[in-house]
Amino acid sequence: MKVGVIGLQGDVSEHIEATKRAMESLGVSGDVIWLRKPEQLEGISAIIIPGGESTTISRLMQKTGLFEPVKKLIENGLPVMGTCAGLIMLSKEVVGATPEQKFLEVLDVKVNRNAYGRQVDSFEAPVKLAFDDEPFIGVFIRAPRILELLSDKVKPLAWLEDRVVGVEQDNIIGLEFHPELTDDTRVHEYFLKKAL
Ligand SMILES: NC(=O)CC[C@H](N)C(=O)O
Repeated sequence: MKVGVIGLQGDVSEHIEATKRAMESLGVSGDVIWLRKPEQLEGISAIIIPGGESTTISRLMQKTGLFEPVKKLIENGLPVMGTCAGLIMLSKEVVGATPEQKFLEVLDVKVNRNAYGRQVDSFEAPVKLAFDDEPFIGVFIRAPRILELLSDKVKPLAWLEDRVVGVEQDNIIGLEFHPELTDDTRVHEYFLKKAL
């Protein structure tokens, strides 16, 4: 298995470490790479778009030539997980986007880019997962908010109280929170199973 974490900006190393731990837990061998250029997409099994600044990630994905090939791979069924800024990058509609921002527009959700406010408004809270009864610690850092599921292809994957904070659409997972910032690999394991 070859997993690429879009390594242009944001919490890349945390996802690389979490993915390695998840692979070990699943008994899967393979590589987890810092994905910076299109030529690295050769033989890729899955992609993760990390948290960070979606404005910067969007600009650098275009600048490096990653944007279009990654969009095409996802449209052709490649498993992808976007966390926080990564969720924004995947979304079809984004409230609060800057005019020059370009999104992959592969996930049928409408999100508000900076709904939870600034860094000081960041928080941790127990999140309910659709695939496991044990609560998951959701780390929310200047998180976007999922406002609307735009089609019946999108299914809720995680809730904060009664609000959907994570979704799944076939090969795509989008989360408002950061599973890579905890020691809990259940979400990464659930994602990697899409690439088995
Ligand atoms: N922790 C994060 O990834 C913050 C995302 C940020 N709100 C953005 O617009 O990109």
